[in-house]
Amino acid sequence: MTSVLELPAAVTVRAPAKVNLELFVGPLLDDGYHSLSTVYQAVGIHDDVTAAPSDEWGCSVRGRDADKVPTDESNLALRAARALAEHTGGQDPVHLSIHKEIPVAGGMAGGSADAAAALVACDALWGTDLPKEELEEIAAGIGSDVPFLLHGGTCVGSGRGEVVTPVLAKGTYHWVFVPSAASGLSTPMVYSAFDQRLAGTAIPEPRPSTALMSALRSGDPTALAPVLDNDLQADAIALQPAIGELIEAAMGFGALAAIVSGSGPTVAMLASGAEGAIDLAVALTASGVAGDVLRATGPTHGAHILPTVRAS
Ligand SMILES: C[C@](O)(CO)[C@H](O)COP(=O)(O)OP(=O)(O)OC[C@H]1O[C@@H](n2ccc(N)nc2=O)[C@H](O)[C@@H]1O
Ligand SMILES: Nc1ncnc2c1ncn2[C@@H]1O[C@H](COP(=O)(O)OP(=O)(O)OP(=O)(O)O)[C@@H](O)[C@H]1O
Repeated sequence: MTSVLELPAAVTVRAPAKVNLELFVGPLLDDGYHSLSTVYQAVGIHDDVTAAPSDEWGCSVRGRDADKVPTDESNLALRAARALAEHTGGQDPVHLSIHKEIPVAGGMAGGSADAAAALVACDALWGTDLPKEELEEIAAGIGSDVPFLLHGGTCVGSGRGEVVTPVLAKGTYHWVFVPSAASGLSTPMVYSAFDQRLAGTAIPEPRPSTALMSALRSGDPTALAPVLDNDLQADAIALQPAIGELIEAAMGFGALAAIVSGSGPTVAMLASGAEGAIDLAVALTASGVAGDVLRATGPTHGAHILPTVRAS
């Protein structure tokens, strides 16, 4: 058993953003969610969450888009910490300090990453040491993408996205992300546009494509590019036409593929390699097509504890 004296004073956990390599959307279910078949990849754009004991529950946010993130009880990291405390029979309050790098409301699951990071951080801080399956169960209660952010790597997501199974994927992929083609696109809004577009048609139960699975086994970005797919892309573009223009521009600048990330508005561009990604990022900014461009590789790790830096 862990003695109280051995528990850390604060724990910092790093969690990645995600891109959906494939997002197939099934019928709308009675609970208001759609059945999904998606392939997630964790990419190297990160948020860090530090959990420290405090007199009261709370959180603070700094870094990219910090002003767009709520610090009240609706913050997903705080909700996750509260859910873990409740699940384990009550815990002392924590303050969560969130450092954001993942664009907010971009379709890259930044809030979900913070929730995953808070679960891992509080589990270590409180010494609750839950089995992975139990943490994943709590994660699924916070949001459909959260279990994947605990896991990382490349995984199939089924159910409503919360049931994650690792996929055999070789190699490292070089991505360029443009988060700000448009704003004001919420996840429910895009799903509801999908429902309206397909109203009256029979939507089949989605399943992973074998073409994507074999492309991932090859580790070759030129094999992956033509099989990237997102059922929500048409709806995101219909709501924000600038996204479509950005995809066209990216292809013109030599991207192997450009797709909407999740429910958007971020556009994920696959490059041939590290140099290709730099060239693409430079072309996008130099041409004035995009001001805000992020580069990252994937796959990368899920939420993990960072070593404590001690003052000497
Ligand atoms: C677009 C994706 O990011 C792709 O991975 C996810 O499907 C969204 O995941 P998320 O943001 O974690 O979503 P949640 O917080 O669980 O749900 C937010 C809203 O998205 C819609 N939603 C989400 C997941 C799903 N399988 N079907 C849905 O229709 C619902 O309107 C829901 O109220
Ligand atoms: N810790 C958090 N970080 C970011 N947003 C948060 C957080 N907690 C709550 N939110 C709210 O959630 C909304 C969605 O934020 P998020 O960055 O997760 O969007 P997203 O990347 O589009 O999500 P997804 O890809 O999972 O659909 C924000 O507009 C914000 O109001």
